[in-house]
Amino acid sequence: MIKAPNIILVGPMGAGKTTIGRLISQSMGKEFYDLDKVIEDNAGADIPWIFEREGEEGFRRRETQALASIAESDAGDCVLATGGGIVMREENRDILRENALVVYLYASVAQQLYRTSKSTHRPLLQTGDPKAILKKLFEVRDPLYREVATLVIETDARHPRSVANKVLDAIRRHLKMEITVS
Ligand SMILES: Nc1ncnc2c1ncn2[C@@H]1O[C@H](COP(=O)(O)OP(=O)(O)O)[C@@H](O)[C@H]1O
Ligand SMILES: O=C(O)C1=C[C@@H](OP(=O)(O)O)[C@@H](O)[C@H](O)C1
Ligand SMILES: [Mg+2]
Repeated sequence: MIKAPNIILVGPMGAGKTTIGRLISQSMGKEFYDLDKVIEDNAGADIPWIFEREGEEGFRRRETQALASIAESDAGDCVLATGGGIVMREENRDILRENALVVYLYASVAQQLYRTSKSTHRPLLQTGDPKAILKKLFEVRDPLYREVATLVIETDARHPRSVANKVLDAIRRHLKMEITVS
């Protein structure tokens, strides 16, 4: 059996990182971590509270710490769903590139908007016009997701199970290819 390395999912809010990460971890028999949940557990508080008390900068500090500790401790054995802003710090991008097979879950701004509209736990979307915010973030972040990603998977117009299967197929193909060329 081919042993896949750490799988890390990146992409914008609403791409489905948390949902798809859990599904593929079950299929691969790997441990699943959601970085936002790790940050919340470490802080003993939820993300809106962290943003309110410590600002985005405080949240980003916690995010980098949590990413570094997972990347070091579980190398080779987990699926990690990150938050949409993980690529904003260069040190995070270095960790992603060095420690994992990174999968970019792509979603159009329209899908991001639709999928994030039902919840209120994303502080960045609670002030102003969510569509304009998502569009602006996407312009900055899409090239950064592509910079760290080994695989890019389109998620629009696909049920989560179908996206998960597509990710699993792409990982299998990629790992086989790596073995034949090396
Ligand atoms: N492929 C998909 N099609 C439709 N809805 C989806 C899809 N992927 C995720 N969702 C839904 O979108 C919302 C946000 O998904 P989530 O996994 O939290 O995204 P992320 O972690 O990337 O922000 C959830 O309600 C989830 O059920
Ligand atoms: O895009 C971002 O900067 C953020 C995305 C969120 O995670 P999801 O992408 O899982 O929603 C969460 O980390 C935080 O609210 C900030
Ligand atoms: Mg998430």
